[in-house]
Amino acid sequence: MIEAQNLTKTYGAKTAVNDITFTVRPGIVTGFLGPNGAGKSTTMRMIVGLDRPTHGSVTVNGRHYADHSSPLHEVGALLDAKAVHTGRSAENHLLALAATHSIPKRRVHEVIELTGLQSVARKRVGGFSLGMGQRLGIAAALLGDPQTLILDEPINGLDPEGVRWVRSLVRSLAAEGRTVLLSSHLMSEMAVTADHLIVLGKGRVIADAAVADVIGGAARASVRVRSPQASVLASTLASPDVTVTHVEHDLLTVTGLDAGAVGDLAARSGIALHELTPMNASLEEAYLQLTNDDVEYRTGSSARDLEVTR
Ligand SMILES: Nc1ncnc2c1ncn2[C@@H]1O[C@H](COP(=O)(O)OP(=O)(O)OP(=O)(O)O)[C@@H](O)[C@H]1O
Repeated sequence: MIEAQNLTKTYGAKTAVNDITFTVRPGIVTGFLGPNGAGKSTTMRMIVGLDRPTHGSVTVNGRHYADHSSPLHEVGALLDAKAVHTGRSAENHLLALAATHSIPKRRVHEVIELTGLQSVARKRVGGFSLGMGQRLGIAAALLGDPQTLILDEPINGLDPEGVRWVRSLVRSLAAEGRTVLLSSHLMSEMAVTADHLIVLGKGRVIADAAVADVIGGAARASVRVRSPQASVLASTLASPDVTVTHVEHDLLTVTGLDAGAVGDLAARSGIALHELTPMNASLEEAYLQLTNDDVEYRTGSSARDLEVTR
């Protein structure tokens, strides 16, 4: 369990994390989301004692990270996969870490196997691809068999097989009753990996809810409807609470009515339908809607224009 209470971090005039309070519960995967610069990494660093809060506090299993006598057994963290001595082999890197906590060699070989690094374990980390580096970072996080895992963008650089592997790994760790906090900018992956989401925007918590509630609360589901009489259908459906958008000459997207209601109204007016598909809102849509006012770095009309808002 991770508990943050009025957690705040300022760097000079910049408030990176602004008075946030949240709990990350065991037994589920909690996704940690937010636009670039929202304060996710700063929060994660404070959880593992790499940054000191300006105000407030954060504990892991009831204690500050530094107060745990054996922190690697308590919390495993992947914060920066590149923060590794590049001249060492993966195996030696893990052995050195293990030695600080009297973790047996056997466990080092277990995590090498678990993360699929057997064939490169004796190779210099400096020559690793981004994906292999991520796997090594995950291996280091798992070394102490900790109850709590904090993974900052673990799927960054992984190929599809690796992404799927991380998904099943974190889901199985949570199913064992562990606490898992995971950040990623890949919404489609977060939607299938996380149970719960904490969303930051400009250093504040803007959502703390189950994934389904975040999607349902922010984005409206729509209905895709195809008809040879699309224009007539659009006028039939029109009302102040219903939005109808022409996608193609015979294709409409309708929000504000469910598929059944669209079908009933069309039948009553004798309008033929060639397609009627309920479209679930995606986490990406919900997320973009939710964070719209909290994006610090926004891409302008030209992809190269970087405009700083607010
Ligand atoms: N050491 C530091 N000194 C000054 N400002 C910092 C420092 N670390 C972070 N910041 C600022 O604090 C804010 C939050 O940064 P942070 O890295 O926590 O965001 P993030 O949500 O992890 O972003 P990203 O998704 O890009 O990784 C940013 O505006 C960043 O520039």
